[in-house]
Amino acid sequence: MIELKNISKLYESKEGNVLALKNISLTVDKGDIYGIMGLSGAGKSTLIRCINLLEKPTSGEVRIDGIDLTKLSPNNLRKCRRDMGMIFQNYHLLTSRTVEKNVAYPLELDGMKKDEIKIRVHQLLELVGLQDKKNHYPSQLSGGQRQRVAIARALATNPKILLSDEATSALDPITSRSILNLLREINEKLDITVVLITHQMEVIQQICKKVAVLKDGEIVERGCVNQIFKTPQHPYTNLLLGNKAFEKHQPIPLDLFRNVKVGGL
Ligand SMILES: Nc1ncnc2c1ncn2[C@@H]1O[C@H](COP(=O)(O)OP(=O)(O)OP(=O)(O)O)[C@@H](O)[C@H]1O
Repeated sequence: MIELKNISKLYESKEGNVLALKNISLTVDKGDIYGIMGLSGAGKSTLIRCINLLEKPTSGEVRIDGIDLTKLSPNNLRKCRRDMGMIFQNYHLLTSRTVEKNVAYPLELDGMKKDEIKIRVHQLLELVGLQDKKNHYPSQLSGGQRQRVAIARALATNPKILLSDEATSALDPITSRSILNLLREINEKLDITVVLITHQMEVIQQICKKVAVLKDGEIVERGCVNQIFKTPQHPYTNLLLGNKAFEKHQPIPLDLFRNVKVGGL
């Protein structure tokens, strides 16, 4: 189980300070597919990166199965991170390694024996449907295939949690759907908890069971996807859902657009 307790994140720089997360508390149950949605600049990336401490919260606790990661030594944090895989919009593959070697990489770092790595990589490539591409380099693959390699690599160390940072944003709708179906399959077959961030409502609708709506670093609404999509309570959620009835009958409060970067929609 993932528990975020009173998480705040302040970015400090010469250009000025940004309070990207404001006292966020969130619980993700084991086996959930939990979506965090919001416009550009809402704090989604910061929030998901706080879960594996790629970003260290300024204050608050990040508990994974009861253990507060913010209190761990670097060594123990590294061990805990083995339980969390992550995938990104830009795949982050190693361009000089083949598909097989990319997936093998975390296992090599773990010191696994060569013949065991071979078996494990074979299983992972079967799972993501890329056995026939094992000797290809990332540059020889489509975006969807690259994301499949990234997913196989993220699952290599048998994590309990998979974090997805806008993993389908760069893909066309059909490929995006096939990647989301793969994530659902992984959630169901391997009992892996999935947390994903997105600005695309259709992503939430397609695979998430629960959703939190993030606006200017605060959660303004959360709950079961069906319920939130059917009867959103917050004007910002209405805006994200493109609720025409809402737009027709109420002017959109200007502050809903605060922090929205140009081109964010
Ligand atoms: N390293 C950083 N230093 C300073 N400010 C930052 C840093 N990273 C993010 N921010 C700021 O924190 C706020 C939240 O950014 P974040 O990237 O988490 O939002 P987001 O919802 O993921 O946006 P997008 O969908 O565009 O990626 C923004 O105002 C952003 O400018």
